[in-house]
Amino acid sequence: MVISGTTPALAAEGLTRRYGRRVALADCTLRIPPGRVVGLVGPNGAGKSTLLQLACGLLAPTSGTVSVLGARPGTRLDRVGFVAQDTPVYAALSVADHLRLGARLNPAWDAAFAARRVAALGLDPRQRAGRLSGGQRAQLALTVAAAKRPELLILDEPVAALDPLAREGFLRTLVESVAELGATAVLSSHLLSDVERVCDHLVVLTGGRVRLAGDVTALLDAHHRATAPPPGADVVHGAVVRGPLKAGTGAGPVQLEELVLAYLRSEGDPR
Ligand SMILES: Nc1ncnc2c1ncn2[C@@H]1O[C@H](COP(=O)(O)OP(=O)(O)OP(=O)(O)O)[C@@H](O)[C@H]1O
Repeated sequence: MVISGTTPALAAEGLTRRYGRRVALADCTLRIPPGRVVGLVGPNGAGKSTLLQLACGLLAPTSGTVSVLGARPGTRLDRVGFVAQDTPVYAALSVADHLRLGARLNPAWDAAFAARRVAALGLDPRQRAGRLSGGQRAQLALTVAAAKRPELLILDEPVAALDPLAREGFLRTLVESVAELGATAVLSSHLLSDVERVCDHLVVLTGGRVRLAGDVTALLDAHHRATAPPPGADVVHGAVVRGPLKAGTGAGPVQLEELVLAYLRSEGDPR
């Protein structure tokens, strides 16, 4: 089933999660449209994993609401694929066992896709997952999640353990399968160049709060860089200014990586 163009892939309203007295996510309001590849970025401890686990139904909100594909998290596991940060696999099961299990558990399982990826990765189907390298384990977990053909794929730092070639290959496959299925992918990452390359929607979290969210083209249109911002300009940080580019001001367009860094750096700025 493909969800309607108006149902957000992920929506949060005042979403807050505390661990004891520590606030991991604070009053987060978001609306991620379907069909996007979403980059979730932010420094260590910003609340990215917390948000993704709330979206999967692995954590309950302290207050506020969250929905995925128009439903309560955790209620439509067949439509959501999730790979946690530690890319869990069953150590005692072989690569082939993982694919058999995936086929058994998932009605829309794409066996041809899974077999193709395992072959392309050079994984031995007979090898136990516990004996794979960290990167190979991540590849296996990602293959299983993608072969479910989910409408929403949630990936917590999916490429952190992959070598540069594998990373490039994985991200290309991800973008292709998301486009082919009309699905949505949300991936957290510290690798801004990857985010810039594959994501068309961005969420920046710092200190548990959403600092910036939207389609990349709209965000780039809504900011510019000015080496000498005029008095009164709405400066985010450094040369990055909020507001559209104005002719004759000596300013230029901003790149995504620079925009994200400006928001991350502005976190400690006096307001
Ligand atoms: N189980 C837990 N118990 C207590 N505090 C937690 C727990 N999990 C996360 N936290 C705290 O919540 C905050 C957000 O953590 P979270 O793991 O969501 O951040 P993150 O953005 O994913 O970080 P990273 O980029 O390092 O993976 C941090 O301050 C963290 O210490």
